[in-house]
Amino acid sequence: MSKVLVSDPIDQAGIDILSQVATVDVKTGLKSAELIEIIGDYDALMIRSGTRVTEEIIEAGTQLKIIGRAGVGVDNVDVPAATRKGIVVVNSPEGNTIAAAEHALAMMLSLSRHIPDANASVKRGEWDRKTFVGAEVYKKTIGIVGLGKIGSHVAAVAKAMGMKLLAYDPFISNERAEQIGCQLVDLDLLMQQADYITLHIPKTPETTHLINAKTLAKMKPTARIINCARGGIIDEAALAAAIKEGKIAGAALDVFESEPLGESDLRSLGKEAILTPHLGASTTEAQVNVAIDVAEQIRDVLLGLPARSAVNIPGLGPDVLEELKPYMQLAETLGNLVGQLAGGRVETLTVRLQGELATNKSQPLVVASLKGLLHQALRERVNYVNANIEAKERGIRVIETRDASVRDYAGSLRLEATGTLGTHSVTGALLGEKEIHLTDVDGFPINVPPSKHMVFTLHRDMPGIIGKLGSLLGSFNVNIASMQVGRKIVRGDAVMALSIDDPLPDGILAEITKVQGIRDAYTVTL
Ligand SMILES: NC(=O)c1ccc[n+]([C@@H]2O[C@H](COP(=O)([O-])OP(=O)(O)OC[C@H]3O[C@@H](n4cnc5c(N)ncnc54)[C@H](O)[C@@H]3O)[C@@H](O)[C@H]2O)c1
Ligand SMILES: O=C(O)[C@H](O)COP(=O)(O)O
Repeated sequence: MSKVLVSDPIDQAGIDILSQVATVDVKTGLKSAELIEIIGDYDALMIRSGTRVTEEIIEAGTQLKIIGRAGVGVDNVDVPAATRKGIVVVNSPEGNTIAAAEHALAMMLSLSRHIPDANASVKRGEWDRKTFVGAEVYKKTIGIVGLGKIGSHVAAVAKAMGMKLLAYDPFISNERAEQIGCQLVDLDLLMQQADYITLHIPKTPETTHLINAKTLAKMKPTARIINCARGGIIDEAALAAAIKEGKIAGAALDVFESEPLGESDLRSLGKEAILTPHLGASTTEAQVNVAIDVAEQIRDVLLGLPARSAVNIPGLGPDVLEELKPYMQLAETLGNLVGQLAGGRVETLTVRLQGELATNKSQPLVVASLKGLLHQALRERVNYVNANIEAKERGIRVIETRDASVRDYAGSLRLEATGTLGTHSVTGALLGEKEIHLTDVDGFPINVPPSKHMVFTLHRDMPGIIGKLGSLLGSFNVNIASMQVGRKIVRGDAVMALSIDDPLPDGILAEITKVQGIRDAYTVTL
């Protein structure tokens, strides 16, 4: 049975799902060295933001197949290191969207009305109605930096509260911003005009210290800034100074450059600053959502199925996956088959996406073809995550072509592998939506479902050849399950595809090529 390590607090709903297929150990608060010591025993690691999964941990995780982040941000995972090792990294892109958006909105209202400090003063026995006079958000301008999932929900609620909406997001179209009711502006204008600035962007090299002394200087003295995205997007020292010097009216932070927050000037600020301990996703609802979402993906990957929200498998989002799923198996099978026919070292793989597959969306089929091609060499070490890297390291050139005009089947795939021993090609399609059929081998039309053990011959189409091959295999006790010949012209060259019940015993391939009229023979195991 597989083993899963859960190293951060995860809702029980997730643990229950994992327990269906694995032994689950929950060990939270581990130090890096402790994690390195035990990670080698586990097939999967499930985390939140509390565990930093470094390259060292990934190297020690010799059995690891998947790292599941029960939340959005994977900045605490060395994703490139995981990719190099073929480890799938998944997250829950939407499970805590509402929770994070509501936290940012709660921060905005709390800042405006000094709720935390007013509450604390009443609890101290005071009744101070002067100090805590606030400001309304109605008719004020909110500047949303990052108009993605969380930013858009913040926008919808802010609009309903009567706020004017500005947004800065270089990757969003004007049409999309208009749909949300936001005016897209550049960062400078947003910083200058907004009364409330709220950050909803990932932390990347470009966004690190995006908000610094220079940008803060552009804000109105009455403006406030909220960060429920990632620590480090704001330069904390510059922010504390700007508040202390009265250059801006305040800030609310849920995330920090270093967590837990240690010694910091931010802690000495008064009611102008509200600090929460990374609580954006901490609602009961969000924790159930993300735990179920990620546990299901870990379960699927451990069962050999693809994950719907893998962050290191390009182009394999849930919608694409649903559409392409049946074709992924076709691509892998064809890749595996053409690799075995080519034998030796493959130098070029050409994948032609045909018919309705001739679109950008089908790109994952190229990766699946490569995975199939590399299967003989790498077995389970190759997967959708590392197939591209492995191919590159082996010097395999991958060419993707498209031909929408091929309409023999709704969609079909043609793979051609050129290697040290020559060139071979296979084409396949799906019948009845799921059943894989080989429709062409080396340019000869056939129509056979691939089976586990097969023999292919290239021969002269002439009387008696099928009988001779049948008797030869029979004399070695090889049982033929099915046989089909593909030819272009009568008595010309032809291809024979035989499905056999067991692997072809050693030495028989050479005997087959001695049969008069047979030029070449190949055996494959799929
Ligand atoms: N505090 C919490 O507990 C909590 C909870 C959930 C998410 N988050 C964080 O919130 C952030 C947003 O999450 P999301 O789900 O909305 O992500 P998302 O991917 O849906 O949206 C991010 C948006 O940022 C934009 N963006 C990227 N780089 C940018 C840049 N340099 N300048 C401006 N815009 C840029 C993108 O175009 C995108 O529209 C992430 O950092 C996530 O980790 C925090
Ligand atoms: O990226 C996220 O999903 C949030 O930062 C939540 O982090 P958490 O799971 O540690 O609460």
